[in-house]
Amino acid sequence: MLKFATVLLKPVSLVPTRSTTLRRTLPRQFKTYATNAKDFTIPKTRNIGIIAHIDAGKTTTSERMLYYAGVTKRIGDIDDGDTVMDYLAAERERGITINSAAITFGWQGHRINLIDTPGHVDFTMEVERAVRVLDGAVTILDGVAGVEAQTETVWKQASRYDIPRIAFINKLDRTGAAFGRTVKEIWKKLRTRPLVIQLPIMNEESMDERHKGLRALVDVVTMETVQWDPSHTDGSIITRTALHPDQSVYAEAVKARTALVEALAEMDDAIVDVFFEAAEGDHLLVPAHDLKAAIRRVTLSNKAVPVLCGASFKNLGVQPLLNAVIDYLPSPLDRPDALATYSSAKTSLIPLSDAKLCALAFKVVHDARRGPMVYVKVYSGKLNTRMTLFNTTTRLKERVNKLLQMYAKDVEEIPTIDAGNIGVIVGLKDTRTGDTLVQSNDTHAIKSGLQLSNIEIPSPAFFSAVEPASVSDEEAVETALKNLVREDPSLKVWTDEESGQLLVSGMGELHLEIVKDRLVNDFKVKADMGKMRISYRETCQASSEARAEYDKEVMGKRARAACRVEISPIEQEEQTLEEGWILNSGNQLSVADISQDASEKDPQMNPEDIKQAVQNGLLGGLARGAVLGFPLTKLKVKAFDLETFGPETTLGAISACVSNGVFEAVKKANPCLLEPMMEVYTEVNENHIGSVVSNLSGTRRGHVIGLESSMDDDNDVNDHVQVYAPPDSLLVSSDIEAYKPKQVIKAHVPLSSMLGYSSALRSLTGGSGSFSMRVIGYGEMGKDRERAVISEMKGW
Ligand SMILES: Nc1nc2c(ncn2[C@@H]2O[C@H](COP(=O)(O)OP(=O)(O)OP(=O)(O)O)[C@@H](O)[C@H]2O)c(=O)[nH]1
Repeated sequence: MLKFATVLLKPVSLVPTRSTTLRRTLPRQFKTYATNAKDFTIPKTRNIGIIAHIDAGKTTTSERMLYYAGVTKRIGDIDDGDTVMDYLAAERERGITINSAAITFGWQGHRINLIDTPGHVDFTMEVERAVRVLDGAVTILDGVAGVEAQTETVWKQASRYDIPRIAFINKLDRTGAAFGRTVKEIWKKLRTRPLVIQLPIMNEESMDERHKGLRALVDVVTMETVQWDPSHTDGSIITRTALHPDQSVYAEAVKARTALVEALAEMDDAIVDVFFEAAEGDHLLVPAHDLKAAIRRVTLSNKAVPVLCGASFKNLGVQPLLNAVIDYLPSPLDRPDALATYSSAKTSLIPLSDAKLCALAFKVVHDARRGPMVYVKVYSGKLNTRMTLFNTTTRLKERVNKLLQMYAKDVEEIPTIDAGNIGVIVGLKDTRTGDTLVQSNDTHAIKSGLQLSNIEIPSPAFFSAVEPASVSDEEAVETALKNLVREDPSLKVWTDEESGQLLVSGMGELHLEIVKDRLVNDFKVKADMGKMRISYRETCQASSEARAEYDKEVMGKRARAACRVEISPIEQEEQTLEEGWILNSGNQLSVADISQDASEKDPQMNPEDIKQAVQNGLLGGLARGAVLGFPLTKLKVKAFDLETFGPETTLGAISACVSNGVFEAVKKANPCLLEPMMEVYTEVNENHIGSVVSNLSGTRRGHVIGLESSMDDDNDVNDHVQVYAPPDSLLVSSDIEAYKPKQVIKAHVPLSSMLGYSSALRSLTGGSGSFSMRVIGYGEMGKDRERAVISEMKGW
């Protein structure tokens, strides 16, 4: 069979038209770049993220991007633990990304703000934070494994925010890699329309080992071969050569271009005009710049996803990927206006051109030297150094000390951050991830309680006790944990009232392991962590009402308030929210009329502040149940009849009183425990289905929902479209012929039964099975199990 490889063996002189050699620009160091940073306008800015399944090659690809952009002088290697993007000790040790690092660099006269995100399911929150502020994303796929469980999860996260994406099929140097099959999986499993704009060219026939494997690509848009010079192993020398009909790759390239033009014509009217008029109906004559413009339009409108390929580790394919970021992913101007909500529950859009400052804190990182560094995206107006800000979430004033542009762990001070750009504020003491910042003199935003929609925080599934090495270490441990929680709101820290133990909860076992690592290595505190336990939830099985009074002396002053609280179980989760009610962690809360009552009686009080204090009280009360102190869920809670006592009623007293009211009402409402229920996807070969299903539904108390092939044909969304994917037989690996799609078993299983599943699956499938899981809710447990959990927790 003829292989694409033959093309590489042809002498260049046979090629009739244009031939150019592109060299990487000379390394530009941070300072040189930074002096130019202000020249990049917003249309020339790309806020992009790299999202993928664990180990697909996100960090490897980002490191190459930095190298070719001149930010680094040598390529960092995951396997050697010296990458720029994974800079935490815990990341370098494990070779995985935990913190999504942000870095700015220049490419072809554009500013790229790149955010590398973790692929491990325990760090879904990091991805959510990054996705919220991205304008576009590169999805990296492993060319051998194809679309994997976490690829689907991060894809859905990006879809939730309508983020335009390009796909990069990586690791095509590995045996068993299949470009065409992965393109089909993008279509079938991610339910999107892939546009093949490159073809990989494999060279297996060379006698020289260095020339074997992936060495070149076909650029379907320009109809050129893009070839990496094997004598420059850093991949810096690329030759672009126009394709010639004599080349064996030519026929497939023509098919790919025809398919590309046809696909675009179905989605974009402008390219139809070019096809009939300028190109006179010839697919090959449609000019490359018109094709690029059409690809950009369909990508920005999320109708399709351009697909590129390469092998980052072998330094192949990264420069064309960077070009595609510029060509096809949006600038902030191409994105919809940000959505703001007000305390009245009304919403409005904030255009980028609005002169008033509005920014979202999407990440907080504790830096030992600089203190808290708050990553912000500015949605409108301009952020300046020395500005006084108002945090509409905490309702506190904060002062900007410095503004920074990040180059992974290196930084550059900048005077302003414009609308559409991402940067870091130093000097904010109380801002947390997800908070909205406006200017302190923007009375309209402050009074109306303007908030940019916040980031959804998933429920923690595990918790563990943190044990300081000695009493003298307690304060340092608590401060370190406080800083970790500001950085990562999916961690929760509290003290168990009965045992006095400090507890921390997180998304998974790895998440908590990293907390331990960071306490010891980054914060240098002496502490150990206890046994990992499941984070249960509590609810009530009956309705009740309670009156609470708060009357205490705080710093020599009497603080008083009284109120009533009503509580009832939510029978059906999908129940629609009544007007004035808000949703939080599966609970519905109402503070609807309370502030008006109180502020009428006491005009000194700002109704917005009272509302916030009551809401804080409800949230505080729901944070600890009456059975084992786990957070409460599936409850409808309302505070009413707030009584105030003139100057003795402070906002703190109101919160404390409401919180006590919730606890009293819960105690009377037949409280019980709930356990986390997981949706589990297990991918196995056909011959292992029986044993895995019986393990899940037997000893693990799971409910098997069904079986689906990882390449099911019934794709309702895309059934009507024809998708082009090149045949993998044109590539080389013999493993491709033997490839059989795996079967996916979907099941709902209590988390407590999933402990040890990973090793059980390994022995059931001889190491070939894999699984992913996520919390889908909390289910009742039988009374016997509840008693067992209570006695285990209380150490009876
Ligand atoms: N053969 C081959 N290996 C690759 C390629 N790209 C990455 N790898 C290897 O795959 C492993 C994972 O790469 P990473 O870049 O850490 O992957 P990641 O997606 O950032 O992983 P997480 O941060 O843990 O989610 C490393 O051992 C890399 O050397 C490639 O193109 N070819």
